[in-house]
Amino acid sequence: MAIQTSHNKYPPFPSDITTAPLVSISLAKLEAGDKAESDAFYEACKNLGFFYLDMSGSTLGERIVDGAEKLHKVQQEFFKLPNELKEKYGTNMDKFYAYRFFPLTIRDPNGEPLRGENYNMRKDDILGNCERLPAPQLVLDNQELLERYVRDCRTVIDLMLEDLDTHLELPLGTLGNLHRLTSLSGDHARFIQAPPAPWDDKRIASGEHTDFGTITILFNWLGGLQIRLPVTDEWVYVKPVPGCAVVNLGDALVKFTAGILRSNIHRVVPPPGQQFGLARNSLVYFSRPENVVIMKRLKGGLIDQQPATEPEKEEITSHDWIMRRAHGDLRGIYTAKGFEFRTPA
Ligand SMILES: O=C(O)CCC(=O)C(=O)O
Ligand SMILES: [Fe+2]
Repeated sequence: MAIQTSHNKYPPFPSDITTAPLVSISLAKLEAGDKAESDAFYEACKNLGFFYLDMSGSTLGERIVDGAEKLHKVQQEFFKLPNELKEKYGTNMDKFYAYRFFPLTIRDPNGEPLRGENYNMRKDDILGNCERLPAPQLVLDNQELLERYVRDCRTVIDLMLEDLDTHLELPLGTLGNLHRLTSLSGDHARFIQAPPAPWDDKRIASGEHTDFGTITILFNWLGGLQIRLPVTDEWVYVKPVPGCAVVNLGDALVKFTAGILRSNIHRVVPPPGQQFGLARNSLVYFSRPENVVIMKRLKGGLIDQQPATEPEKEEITSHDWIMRRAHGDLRGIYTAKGFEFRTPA
């Protein structure tokens, strides 16, 4: 099956801007146990913490791309729903797994402030691991699609975690056992929509972040995602590549491995070139350690060879860590030096 995507419905990503040097890792080769591909994957996890995952030639991967295309249509429908309806599923319902929006200073033709919006759907709601938070009919109508997508993303993530166990010389299942599908966790799928808006330095700077979970699987149709290069600190665009997901590692993996793996800082700016002025959607799947996991350096394998790290001042569970990071109460980014505190922007 050739992968059909909708990227060609949008103006092209410019050819004359600096793009991030992401390597492309083939899911089909990882599935087949290809040693060179697995080594390239591990290098990417250590060096940049961002790479393309090429889904072509893998039944699982092609189903994920197909699911992402279908969910892209669903998210576009979702964001067209009246604001009052979306807000019913907002932060009054749950502070985090909810519809959230950020009003901008610019207004639509009716004088309403434009909003950056996202909608966060817990894995455990989608898989029936807990009592489901209320959700709009549109989302309930797409339950089968969402469930397939979550299960498929998690299969890919589990494969990558197992590969990391091997490279880190940890007993097989070490990372997987902290991320069991049926255990409650902060995993969630996110729809994102950024309205057409001018470049705004302050807003962009306040959105610089590292992901705080384990592994993120991202689909983009327009440019706008940028990563900051580790050596030069230059911000460069990540070009959306049809048939590939952008995969990045989060801070949990940096913490578990005492800094062997990298969680790179990134941000979102308006789409570049001819894509400027269009609303921009992203589809994200965030994986996170199970809620009860204590966020600390793991023991064993190559991790034991890492320099000593300061003992934790307090034991914090994955659940508390996510809530504190999500609400800006644990501001900081992970770098090779560990957690660097940042004053709020
Ligand atoms: O919209 C994007 O391309 C990236 C979104 C992102 O980094 C996030 O939601 O954590
Ligand atoms: Fe992110």
